[in-house]
Amino acid sequence: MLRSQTKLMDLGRRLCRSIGNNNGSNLTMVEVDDKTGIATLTLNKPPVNSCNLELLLDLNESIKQIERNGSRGLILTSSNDKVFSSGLDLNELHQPNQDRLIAFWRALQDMWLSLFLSRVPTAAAINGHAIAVGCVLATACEYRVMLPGFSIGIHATKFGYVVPPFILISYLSVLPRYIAERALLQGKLFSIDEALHVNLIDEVADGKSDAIIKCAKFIGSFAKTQPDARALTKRQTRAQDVQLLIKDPEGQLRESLEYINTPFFQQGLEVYLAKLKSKSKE
Ligand SMILES: CCCCCCC/C=C/C(=O)SCCNC(=O)CCNC(=O)[C@H](O)C(C)(C)COP(=O)(O)OP(=O)(O)OC[C@H]1O[C@@H](n2cnc3c(N)ncnc32)[C@H](O)[C@@H]1OP(=O)(O)O
Repeated sequence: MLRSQTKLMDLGRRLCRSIGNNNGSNLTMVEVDDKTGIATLTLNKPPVNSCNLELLLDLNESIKQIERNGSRGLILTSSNDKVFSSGLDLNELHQPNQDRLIAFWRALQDMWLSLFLSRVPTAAAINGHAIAVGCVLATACEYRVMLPGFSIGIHATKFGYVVPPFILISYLSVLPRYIAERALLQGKLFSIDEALHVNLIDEVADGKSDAIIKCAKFIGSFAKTQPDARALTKRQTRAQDVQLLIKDPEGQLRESLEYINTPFFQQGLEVYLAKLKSKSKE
């Protein structure tokens, strides 16, 4: 066996230090590999990592903590071996309490900015379905490794949702415009082969630990760069993508809330939620 392969296998076996995220919740878990300094951030909200207000706040706090503690990189993954994330928790959008909806949407915008602009190298080990905002979490990262047998994409138009600009941008930041446009208009969920073909993902892995090793290898590719120069260059490269959300977060929030509160949106959501529940009872 090659020395480099042995080294990578050691990486997979290495003991990690759990650093938690200060708020005592287990909705996300952070472990830092003592030898590589890379943090693994695990989504841990059963049953399917749907992003409710608490998960979004927790995730944002964990991203910030990983930056604060000087980790060399961030690998985002899931504790569920079938679902990376099922996207937004639809119960947050259905007949919402308005104060909670405001807090929820703000938390979503803030978390996305933190992940998209994170100063450390980021990679997603996608060990299950990554649906809608689940896909957005993965595309906010710099690199994606996925396991076969799962779907990834944004299928919002299939159930009557118009996606807000930052969700559109997260797709456009990894896909050529014509592919992103077609996929969004079709509400397409990509199989692994399709995702690899259009570069929605970068690599395929044959298990979660293999995915984490591949993500760590990608993060290791920045070892010889100067962290501040890398972070600022990333920020500059992504500056245009975040302009709207940084300049006018409250305007973006208002537009989304207006849309979510329309009878059209609420009726469509009611039908979709009922279908989801009946499917899970089958
Ligand atoms: C400005 C307007 C903005 C509009 C939003 C625009 C963009 C939209 C972004 C989003 O992210 S919306 C969310 C879209 N996500 C989905 O549609 C995913 C739906 N879920 C599934 O397809 C499946 O659950 C799964 C992820 C493939 C997993 O399948 P599995 O068979 O393992 O689990 P289930 O039995 O289906 O689910 C278990 C349990 O969880 C509930 N659930 C699943 N996903 C969600 C969700 N996103 N929100 C809330 N609840 C969810 C499901 O109903 C089951 O509940 P119980 O019946 O067991 O109570």
